[in-house]
Amino acid sequence: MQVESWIPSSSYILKLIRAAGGSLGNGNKKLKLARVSAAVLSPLGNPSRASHLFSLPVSIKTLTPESSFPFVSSVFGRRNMASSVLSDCSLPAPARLLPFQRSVQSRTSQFQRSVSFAWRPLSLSAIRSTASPHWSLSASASVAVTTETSAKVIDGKAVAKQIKDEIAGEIVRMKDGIGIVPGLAVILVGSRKDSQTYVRNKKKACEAVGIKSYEANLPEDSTEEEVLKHIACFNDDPSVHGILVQLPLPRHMNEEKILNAIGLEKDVDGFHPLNIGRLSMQGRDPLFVPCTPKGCMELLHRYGVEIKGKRAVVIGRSNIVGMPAALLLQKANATISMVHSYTKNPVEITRQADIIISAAGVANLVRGSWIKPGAVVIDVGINPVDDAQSPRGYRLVGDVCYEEACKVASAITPVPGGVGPMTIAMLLSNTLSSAKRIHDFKVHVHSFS
Ligand SMILES: Nc1nc2c(c(=O)[nH]1)N[C@@H](CN(C=O)c1ccc(C(=O)N[C@@H](CCC(=O)O)C(=O)O)cc1)CN2
Repeated sequence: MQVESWIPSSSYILKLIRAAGGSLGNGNKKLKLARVSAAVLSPLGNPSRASHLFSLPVSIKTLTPESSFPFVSSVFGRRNMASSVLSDCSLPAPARLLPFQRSVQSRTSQFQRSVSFAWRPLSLSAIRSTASPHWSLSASASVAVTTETSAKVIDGKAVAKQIKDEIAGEIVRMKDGIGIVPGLAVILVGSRKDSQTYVRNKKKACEAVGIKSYEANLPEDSTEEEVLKHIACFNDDPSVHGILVQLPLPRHMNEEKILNAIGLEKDVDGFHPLNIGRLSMQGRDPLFVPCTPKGCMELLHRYGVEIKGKRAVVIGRSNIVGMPAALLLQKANATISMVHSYTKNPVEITRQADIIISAAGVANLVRGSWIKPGAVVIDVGINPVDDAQSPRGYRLVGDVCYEEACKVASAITPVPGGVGPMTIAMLLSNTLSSAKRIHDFKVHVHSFS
């Protein structure tokens, strides 16, 4: 979701807060924020598919007018303010209402820039709910209330591991067959901690499957020309089959110019406009599909989720995730809606979806009430929230309020351990396909996408 510069109207703020289950008093009146999700269960089958959601104000926490501001900011995902009070819905309500620490906000800012653009193979039957509904009758609303988790967890870490094992086998076959080892070059500009971690993890993953990795680490104040020079070198190097520039780049650089310089045949991130253009056209295929959306699709396929004819909503329209994810879903014959910062009724639109891919970069933006019972939820967000009990002082949560979504969705990716590991697995897959294409080596196993 391109949310940085979006300033919502007050009526819209109220609408979203209500949708999220809260109520906002006027002036000095109390701000009441609380919700409980109660599912009406059908005795006929899967509770998640048969339920309707209600939001009931059950507990009340008093907030001062000042303390209400961070909540509003978090809902609307202003950069640097993504994780704040109430954004961490996996904690009990009182803990969520604690003010967010400044130190974490600065860390959030760093993560947000990269993640706001920025899923064990199973049969369809395995996705079905395994939870048995617990019935209890609410006297006032005559509804059965459950607190049971019913969604199947889509295990991206396990799927990524399986894919990496398959890739490792292919690389051995290729090396034995034609003496070629795939090579991946990664260019990192600057010293962002998160980008350094991702690049280190990519290098480790390459080593684990037998891909040779090349690295160029350039200082923050490098010129565009220096980056372009490194790209040109890697373009000309026959031992390099894939090139990527870790994003985001420092602000003074022209991202478009730099990404366009990567040879089309080595564009393993799939960000070159020609690759994206082909993705958007009927009957054409790109040489490479961007790794995160490709990972989302791979999870849907491996978990047997039917896409054809389904309604899908993509939240966020970044070049790296949202936009290519929508194009991929469309190619798979889903009917797509995109929800973004100018969307007038995001909750209603999202609630119609059979499949939700959220890549907004806003912690816990998507509440249980946004989700149609039985929908499949793919959460791409990686948002840090304060956690004194974690050794890092923070932990990662998705765009989706997991504890609420679990009770409504039929399947959901966790954060961490969902889409994130798939991003790297798909990068390895793209690098292997690139080497195979360049050396005309026959495809042997499933080629992931
Ligand atoms: N050139 C690119 N830049 C960026 C991309 C990209 O695909 N190409 N994507 C992101 C960052 N990214 C890879 O680069 C990435 C992000 C997250 C993960 C991941 O495995 N996350 C874990 C949690 C990690 C943690 O604990 O810190 C998870 O979700 O389980 C992998 C890769 C932006 N830049």
